[in-house]
Amino acid sequence: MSNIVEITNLKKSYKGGFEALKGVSLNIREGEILALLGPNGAGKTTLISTVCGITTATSGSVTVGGHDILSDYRAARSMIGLVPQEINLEPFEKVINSVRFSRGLFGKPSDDAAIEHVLRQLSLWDKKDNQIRELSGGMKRRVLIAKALAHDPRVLFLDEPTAGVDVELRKDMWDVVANLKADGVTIILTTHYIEEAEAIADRVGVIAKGELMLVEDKDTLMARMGQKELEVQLTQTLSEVPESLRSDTLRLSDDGTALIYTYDTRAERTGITKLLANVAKAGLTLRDLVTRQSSLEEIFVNLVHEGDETSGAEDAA
Ligand SMILES: Nc1ncnc2c1ncn2[C@@H]1O[C@H](COP(=O)(O)OP(=O)(O)OP(=O)(O)O)[C@@H](O)[C@H]1O
Repeated sequence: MSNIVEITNLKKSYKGGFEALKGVSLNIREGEILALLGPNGAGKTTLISTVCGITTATSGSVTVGGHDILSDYRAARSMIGLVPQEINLEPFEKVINSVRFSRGLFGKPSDDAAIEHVLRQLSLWDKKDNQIRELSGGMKRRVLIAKALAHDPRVLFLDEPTAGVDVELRKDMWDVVANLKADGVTIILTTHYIEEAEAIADRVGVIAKGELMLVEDKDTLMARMGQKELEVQLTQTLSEVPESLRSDTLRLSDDGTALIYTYDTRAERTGITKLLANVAKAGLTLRDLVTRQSSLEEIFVNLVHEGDETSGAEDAA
């Protein structure tokens, strides 16, 4: 799959010196749905704004469809649709006129068939002659998407499309995103919700404190998130894992005083009971047991429970 957006070592410092992006590199593949997950203030909006040319980077480069966003701004920008976080619509405007206007902003010739396609795609065709103030909150969000799609962009950025919306509307939005993907649009959305990334993304990127911590296929990521480590601390010091205990999922700690067992928390059987029985059979005695989530899970836990003092990546067994 080819890359439609290439972001290389992007840095952004705001006035006063605050570094909101600390060298982000990311390739976005044509046709994928990429979820950028991160807590408030992580730099998600700054990243999107920079790619869309609303904010200027301090250094680094971005190309969209091979066009540099600085030296070839118009070509790059015309390939992008941006759906902002806030609903900023003109209440007395008719839906169809609002969408037509957005197309005109990009210098595209008026094209009723294209506007109809977009409105139908977002189930807004019936509402085309309504004033925006007459629409529900969910429909207003869809008008924002229609406006962002009015000039036939190939890449759509959705900045927190479901922030503050109820569960039903959130699912509705996920369906909209899936339909757009089926139509060939590449979609990048930001979110605070792991469930949202899990529900719709092909790949997930995690942003925290201006850094891209990881980007991975969703399925791989979700499989890894279920991994946990059990540290079986021993009263003895070993030089190697005893023969009777050897397996792919068991290793010796660096100092030889613990056996570290990796298991899947979602598996029907974790194998812990058997492991502990075998440890005893091998003549080893336990000092303590500690479980640890995978480093990825730590990142997620920190993200989700940011500011929540009861959270922790480690828990004693
Ligand atoms: N115009 C600005 N001037 C100075 N600092 C800014 C500006 N815009 C954003 N920041 C700071 O940059 C950091 C990243 O902000 P950004 O809006 O990109 O985060 P975010 O991940 O989108 O957060 P949220 O999920 O709350 O939207 C924050 O600390 C924010 O205060």
